Amino acid sequence: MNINCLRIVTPQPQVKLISLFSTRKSRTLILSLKLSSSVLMSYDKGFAAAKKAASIAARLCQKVQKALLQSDVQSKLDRSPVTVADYGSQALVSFVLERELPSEPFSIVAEEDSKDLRKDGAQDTLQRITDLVNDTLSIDGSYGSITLSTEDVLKAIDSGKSEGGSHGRHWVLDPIDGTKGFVRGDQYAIALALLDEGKVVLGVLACPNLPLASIRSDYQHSADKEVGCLFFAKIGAGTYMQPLNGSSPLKVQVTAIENSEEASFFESYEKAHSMHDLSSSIAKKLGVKAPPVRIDSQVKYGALSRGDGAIYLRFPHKGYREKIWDHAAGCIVVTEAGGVVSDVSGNPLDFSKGKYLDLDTGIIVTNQKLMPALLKAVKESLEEKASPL
Ligand SMILES: Nc1ncnc2c1ncn2[C@@H]1O[C@H](COP(=O)(O)OS(=O)(=O)O)[C@@H](OP(=O)(O)O)[C@H]1O
Ligand SMILES: [Mg+2]
Ligand SMILES: [Mg+2]
Ligand SMILES: [Mg+2]
Repeated sequence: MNINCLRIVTPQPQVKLISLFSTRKSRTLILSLKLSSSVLMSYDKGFAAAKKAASIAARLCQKVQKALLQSDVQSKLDRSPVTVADYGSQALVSFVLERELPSEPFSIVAEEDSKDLRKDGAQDTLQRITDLVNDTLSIDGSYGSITLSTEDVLKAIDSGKSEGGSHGRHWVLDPIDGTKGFVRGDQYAIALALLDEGKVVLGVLACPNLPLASIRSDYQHSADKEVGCLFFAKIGAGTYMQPLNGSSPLKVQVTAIENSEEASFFESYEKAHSMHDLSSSIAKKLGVKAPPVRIDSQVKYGALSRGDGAIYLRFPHKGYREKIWDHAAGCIVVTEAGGVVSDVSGNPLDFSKGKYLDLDTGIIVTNQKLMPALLKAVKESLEEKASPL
């Protein structure tokens, strides 16, 4: 075979694709994608900053959720404390990233903006957010006696106005993913990822209400029902989990099961967010015996990355467009733990197109062994749904 060696230098100068190909058959065989160690190291500062930012934001969210559950606000359907936590979390993450990465050019694509907070009548809410942000920073202590003004908080929130895209570095932030879970007192996550030239290169998921001990025997003895997990993953370096307010990270892996009958699957808690009847038909085809596990937010990706479940199925109702901040961090957390995340045609998610993910029908996640059977079951169920007997 006539083999030529070709070095392709991608637009990102540090990434080298080394490819061998047979000219006779015009068949390109990519043998390896060598991420030079300088690339991995160049994300180290951002990785540390992201972990710090998500952990500090989680403290603010925990405080607000505690107050929310102790008050009667939930029964009055006054959602403002949720808004307070969403905004506060976004302001804190933006602030920490700016402070920790002063010399790295980046932008932030985030879910919230300050429009409503600038309206007449929103001054009290803005002041509460500002107080919460300042209290959280003061308890953390890393930034001395800094005090942000209401204007600083508005600006920090609005740092999240980038549209993302395929060039440069963009942080992707969901300050509270799973707002409905947050209000109910259930699961939610602070989700932060970094896109470099359109690819997710690192992700952090702070999951304040996820038990540490669910299946990791290493943590079983540490505390009975201790909750609060921080998942983090960097491209080519695996996925780790540690207590949200602690250290001692553990490497995590998706489940190794190969028999779909032994699989359990995750889906959205809210049936308005994902078609539960479709998931049920897919699970039936796969012979899954366990009932669905319904969890809010990207906590599903975190739990799947450590093998708590084997499959995540997400089928939004017609017309819904997925946003990148609802999947970027979760996606790398699962893929670096050995899992696969794709749309129903088996295509990987493309985070380079701006705020939205352009995808075919839904998102499916599992390990490499189960993916072919899952894709087949999904295809069959979708066909049956399209033309019922
Ligand atoms: N109609 C509809 N269809 C599909 N998805 C929707 C829909 N509406 C909202 N969302 C997004 O779902 C995010 C919450 O994640 P999940 O759907 O996985 O969790 S759950 O529904 O709370 O169980 C949630 O994220 P947050 O807004 O950050 O909470 C939304 O971005
Ligand atoms: Mg979300
Ligand atoms: Mg959100
Ligand atoms: Mg929202």
